[in-house]
Amino acid sequence: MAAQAQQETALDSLRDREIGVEQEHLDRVYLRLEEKIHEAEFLMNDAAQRGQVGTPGALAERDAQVFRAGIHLNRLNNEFEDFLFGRIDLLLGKDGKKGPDGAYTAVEPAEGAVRDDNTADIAETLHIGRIGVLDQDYTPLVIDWRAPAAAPFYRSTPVDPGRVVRRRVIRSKGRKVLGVEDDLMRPELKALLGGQELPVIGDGALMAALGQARSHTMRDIVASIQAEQDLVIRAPAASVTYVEGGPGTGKTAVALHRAAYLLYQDRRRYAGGILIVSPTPLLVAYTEGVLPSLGEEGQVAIRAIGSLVEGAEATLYDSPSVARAKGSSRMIKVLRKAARGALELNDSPTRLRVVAFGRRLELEAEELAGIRRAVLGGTAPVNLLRPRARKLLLDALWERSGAAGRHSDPELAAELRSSFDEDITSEDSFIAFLDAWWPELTPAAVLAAMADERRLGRWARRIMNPGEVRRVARSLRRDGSSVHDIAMLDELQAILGAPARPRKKRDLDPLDQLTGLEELMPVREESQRERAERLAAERTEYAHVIVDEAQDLTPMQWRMVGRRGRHATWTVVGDPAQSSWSDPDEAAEARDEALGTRPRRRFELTVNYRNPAEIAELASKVLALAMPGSESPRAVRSTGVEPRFTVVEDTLGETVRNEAARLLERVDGTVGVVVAMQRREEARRWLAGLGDRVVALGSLEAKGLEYDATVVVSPAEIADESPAGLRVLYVALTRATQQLTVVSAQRDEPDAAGVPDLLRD
Ligand SMILES: Nc1ncnc2c1ncn2[C@@H]1O[C@H](COP(=O)(O)OP(=O)(O)OP(=O)(O)O)[C@@H](O)[C@H]1O
Repeated sequence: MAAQAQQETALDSLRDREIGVEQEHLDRVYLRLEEKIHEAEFLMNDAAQRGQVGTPGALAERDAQVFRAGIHLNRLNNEFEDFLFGRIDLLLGKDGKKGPDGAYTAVEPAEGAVRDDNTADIAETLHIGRIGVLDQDYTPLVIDWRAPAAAPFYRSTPVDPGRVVRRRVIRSKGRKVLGVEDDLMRPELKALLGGQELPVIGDGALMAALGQARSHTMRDIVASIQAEQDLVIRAPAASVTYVEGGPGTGKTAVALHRAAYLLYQDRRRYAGGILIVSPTPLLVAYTEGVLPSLGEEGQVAIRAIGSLVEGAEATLYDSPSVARAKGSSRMIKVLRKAARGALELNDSPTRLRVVAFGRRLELEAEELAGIRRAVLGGTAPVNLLRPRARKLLLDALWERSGAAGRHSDPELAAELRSSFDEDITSEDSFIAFLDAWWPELTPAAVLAAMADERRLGRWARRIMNPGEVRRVARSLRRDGSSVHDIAMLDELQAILGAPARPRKKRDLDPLDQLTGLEELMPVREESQRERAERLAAERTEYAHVIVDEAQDLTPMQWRMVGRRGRHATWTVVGDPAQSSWSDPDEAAEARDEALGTRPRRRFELTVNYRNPAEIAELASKVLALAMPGSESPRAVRSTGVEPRFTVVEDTLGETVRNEAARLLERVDGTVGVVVAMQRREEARRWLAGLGDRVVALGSLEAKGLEYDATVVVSPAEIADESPAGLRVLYVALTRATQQLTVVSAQRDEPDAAGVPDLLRD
């Protein structure tokens, strides 16, 4: 007993000593950071003074300096909670060459680095942090986690250790080191650092990280990225990086870290921005804090799939059958017809009457319809066809006027024609006719037109059945948009094209402006070149697109996302077994179209870091039903707490509330109650007053999120709610990091132990 106590005291003092060693290093780092902040401030002041000199050269130099110093200050002033988090102790490298970050570049140890008696000297110690810091003499005090020299911190394993002998995770808060955890990569080796044997503290940083309570925002995993994840994060950005992995394998975490890595790697290339597409606003809120903590913000846009279209925001849900109709690629045809059909709404005029060269000219309904058909013949955007429609109208009027044959001299004939056109186009009635007959359409106006069941039935003939038409039209009459409406609006934008805008006034002759004559001039439409320039300025495309939960994108959503990355490189992460889309093959086809023929690099993540083995095993029963033959990821830890099964006693609400309250007492962090979509509102009322550690979620809202404990309410109800119900249930069952309760109602057919039919062996 006494011996054990003695040993423990010795270990404690060893730990304290090692914490002291890291504290000393952190103090040095902060000292250096302060120096750099002063340097940056000095540069800013200096630059401001230079600005007063006023020569163009000095001004340009000042701007560049202020820009650089500003970035610097911004990053340095960022108070990172655990700025320094890792350290590796390495053997001598093979070639003794150093990289730009001041560290040796060799991955493999030099021959003779390990002596015959299995002893070796530590030749290099690197500290890893969220940003890199060099000492005055350019020795690295901290290596940025994304730098090549930091890769062994993540990649090294006992099987393939490279030069790494000891890998240490440092826990700190602000300027204080709180703890250290070591892993030995070469346990057989007796390594000496400064003549002393290398001490080893603790038993694994990963397990410590995984056991921590969850809050309402995601943490980064920068201190404990695992080798298979690191391969994805640092994969070269060429073409498409395609990652599959089961629940909890770190796909979202990896996607976020990859964005930070790519920016660090090639900031100029990604100046066009990185877009991260997330399935729900809840997941955006959960994850958006991670990037600033990794030293990145600004150039990355994290957007929910329902927030990709400027000026529209999805707030409504569609029933599964409406969602299926709206999300399917069948909808493209309907939208094309609607965009063309919408030209004829609102009492489109059936006759054109003008006066030219003193003669009255008319085009009747039939001729007008013929002209419209001719203009719409191609696939060009409807709004951009207006000038062509105008031209064909003038051609028809010209023919009607009989003036065509009047001159045989081509020059005179052309002059005559041009004054004919001008005569007509300056007439108010012609402009009014054109506005009514070929109105400028907006996506919202076309979608609103589709809310009329009769009209929609016409446009969707032989594409949607009458039941679908009725339900879709009804859903479009609601106030607000659903996530599927957003993809339709985006498709319509592409079908309609941005309307041509009137030319700016400065294009007109200044004399006309002075005399007020400009008011009388017909407004000229913007030229093709002007339009292209304007659109380039309003660009919504990105240099790299990351799609999270990619298995859920509908064909229409793939098209919308594809339009934002036509020239981009891509990272696509997902899990087919969690797809809530009813027809995965159709979605895969649309995905392949969006990604084009770019070559793909495939990766697989195989380890579940979220669920304890007890919960993962239960979920695997649903996986076997949802996707027979597919493999569950391997859970890395076990808590000894089996999932709990209860059946409804008095009312469903009461039972669920009691279970949530029970779990709140058992975990420190959050509790999620997952119900079928139709019960969302009700479930929020059940939980009223239990505090903000507990939340109620519809099954589709739970996507990507995680809680310390979850209550899954009526598996059968969730599974029956949509054609992809079993996969949605699989998502619901894999949200907990510690404890899970399943509440069964009658329809779940629970056995004597309360286990519902769907979860029995
Ligand atoms: N290397 C790691 N170290 C520490 N924690 C990790 C690591 N990898 C993943 N995690 C944690 O595991 C949990 C699951 O990760 P994440 O949400 O990224 O998984 P996912 O694959 O996107 O899951 P799902 O498909 O279910 O949405 C998160 O809490 C994440 O922080």
